[in-house]
Amino acid sequence: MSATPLLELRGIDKSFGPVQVLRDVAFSAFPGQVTALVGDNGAGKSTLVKCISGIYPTDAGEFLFGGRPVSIHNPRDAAELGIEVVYQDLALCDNLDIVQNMFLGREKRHGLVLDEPTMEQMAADTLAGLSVRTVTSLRQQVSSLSGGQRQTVAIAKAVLWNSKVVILDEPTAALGVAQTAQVLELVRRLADNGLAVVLISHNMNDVFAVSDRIAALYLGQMVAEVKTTDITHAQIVELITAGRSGALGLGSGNGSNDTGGEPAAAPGAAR
Ligand SMILES: Nc1ncnc2c1ncn2[C@@H]1O[C@H](COP(=O)(O)OP(=O)(O)OP(=O)(O)O)[C@@H](O)[C@H]1O
Repeated sequence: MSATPLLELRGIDKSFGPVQVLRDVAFSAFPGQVTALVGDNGAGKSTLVKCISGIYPTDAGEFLFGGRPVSIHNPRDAAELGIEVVYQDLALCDNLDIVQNMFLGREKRHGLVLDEPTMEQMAADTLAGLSVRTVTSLRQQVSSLSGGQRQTVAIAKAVLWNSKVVILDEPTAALGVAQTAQVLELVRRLADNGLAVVLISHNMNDVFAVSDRIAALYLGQMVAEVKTTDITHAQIVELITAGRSGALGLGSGNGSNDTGGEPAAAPGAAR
């Protein structure tokens, strides 16, 4: 595991008019790791992700990618860095098949003609690279897929383009038990393939099942970035609902006790 974050945010502020939604937010995502981004409704998770993906401009703060300062002014900047977001609505077209969806807007062509064999091969290779066995026919219409299969296609679409950071917004929210397990396995494989994965989730079972690190937002402030093994379910719930965890010595303005790939500092030690 690397100790250098692939993506690092420092001092991010974001307001909508008079309402400050993000306040001096620090956040890191490491290659080969799943970082869970947790927080109550309205804590600022979606806003933070929209800042990372270039949809919202930030008011203050800096982005580093691979340790180097970068600018993210629009979604194209984020895509060029290899940052992809899989939103909850998945943005798939029901009337198109899997290959068509994976290449939508970025089709491969021979002159004016679509290069179907190449696209089909790339789609197959991507799914094979993720050890996906739940999707059998690449030419199946997306309307006929289960919720888990749809999520799989959306994730495969996101990793098709040499992405380095994949942000997943509640990927299991609409799924049953078996499909949730399959999607979580896929999330884990993304990280095992070297990607920096960010998982937004309200489901603590999912968070503890699959994440290496947990970043907790409370009312627009990052109240903890910790290794998953260094925190309990109850402590995370405390951070999400109260913005602090007495037992950990973490809380508003207290920052993080996370050291990324290095062994974690003693509980309570601020970085
Ligand atoms: N475009 C906007 N204009 C004004 N306020 C906004 C806008 N987008 C978000 N907010 C406010 O910012 C705060 C954070 O919202 P955000 O959607 O980022 O939270 P969240 O953690 O993703 O919540 P949820 O888990 O419910 O999706 C909320 O108070 C919300 O009302």
